[in-house]
Amino acid sequence: MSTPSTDAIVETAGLTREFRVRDGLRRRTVTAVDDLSVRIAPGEAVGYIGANGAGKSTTIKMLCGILVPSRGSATTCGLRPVPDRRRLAREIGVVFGQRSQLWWDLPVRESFRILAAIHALSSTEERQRTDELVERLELAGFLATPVRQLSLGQRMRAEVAAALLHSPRLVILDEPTIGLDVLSKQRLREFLIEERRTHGTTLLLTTHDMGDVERLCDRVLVIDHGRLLYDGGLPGLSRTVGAERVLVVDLAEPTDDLTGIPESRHLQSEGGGLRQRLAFDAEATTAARVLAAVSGRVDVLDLTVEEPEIEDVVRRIYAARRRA
Ligand SMILES: Nc1ncnc2c1ncn2[C@@H]1O[C@H](COP(=O)(O)OP(=O)(O)OP(=O)(O)O)[C@@H](O)[C@H]1O
Repeated sequence: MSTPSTDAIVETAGLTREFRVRDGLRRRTVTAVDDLSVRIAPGEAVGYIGANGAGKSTTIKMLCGILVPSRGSATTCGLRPVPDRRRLAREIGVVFGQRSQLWWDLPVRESFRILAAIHALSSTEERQRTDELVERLELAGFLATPVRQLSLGQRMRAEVAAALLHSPRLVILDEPTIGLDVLSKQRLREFLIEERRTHGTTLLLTTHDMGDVERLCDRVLVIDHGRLLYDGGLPGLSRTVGAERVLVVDLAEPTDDLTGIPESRHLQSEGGGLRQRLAFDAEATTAARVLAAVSGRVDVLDLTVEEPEIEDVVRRIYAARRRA
């Protein structure tokens, strides 16, 4: 077995996890993670994407020491996740979008105090880090509010602060922006970019939101049925799957189909032409340029840009492989 290099933040070799599941009267084996070998260096920001049930959460649980691998090995921050789990807890911060690690009935500030005590921060460290996070995540307005009374966007910011209070080297985020409105998503993404820039933090995030991947990550791992399907940069992924995105415009008046807009393709019109969808190649142009061309012809009231679905990305990687 190869010895893991000491400076990797995450290193796995042939990492595999199987589950025995009941299938009617029989039992069968599901391979949730299948022979995964990856290495993540300090300071990288890696998006871990795949369809539902692809094996993302199982991988993360093994990296955190919550689940024991069936075969293969993993090291996280140079530690063995299961036997070194306590030491590992000081090195990593984990945010599960769907689950809370805050105390539901306590004010946010109290949760931070308890976590600072768990991580044995000195009072100076606790004060400095709490102040930094309160300012950068804009938490001041609800520090005294019990967690159960927070909006989803407020709670997620508090969750992120809680997970990062001890300044972990590795932050693992499982669907951090799920259910958030556009503004909350943007704030959270800006914070993570800044945290990485100022502290050299390594980010590993699972998401169904291609916007998270595009804005936060410089490397993408795509997993399907437990197997690694793609490992590389986002431009490479876009070239493989096509970088088509969709601009949706709501217009002031019913309008004929918006054909002939440069670098774009009319996809669909609704409501007699009040809402129109235009596909464009994100490698060749930008949503702003397509919008400018549309606005030159008609009055635009509102717009959205649709990101590609992860399921679609995975399907297109398969199709590209078959063609190759
Ligand atoms: N405790 C378990 N017992 C049995 N099967 C499991 C268990 N945990 C996961 N699995 C199975 O392993 C596979 C991978 O699941 P996993 O939760 O890792 O996927 P995921 O990529 O995180 O999916 P999602 O995006 O839906 O969270 C699925 O087929 C799932 O049903």
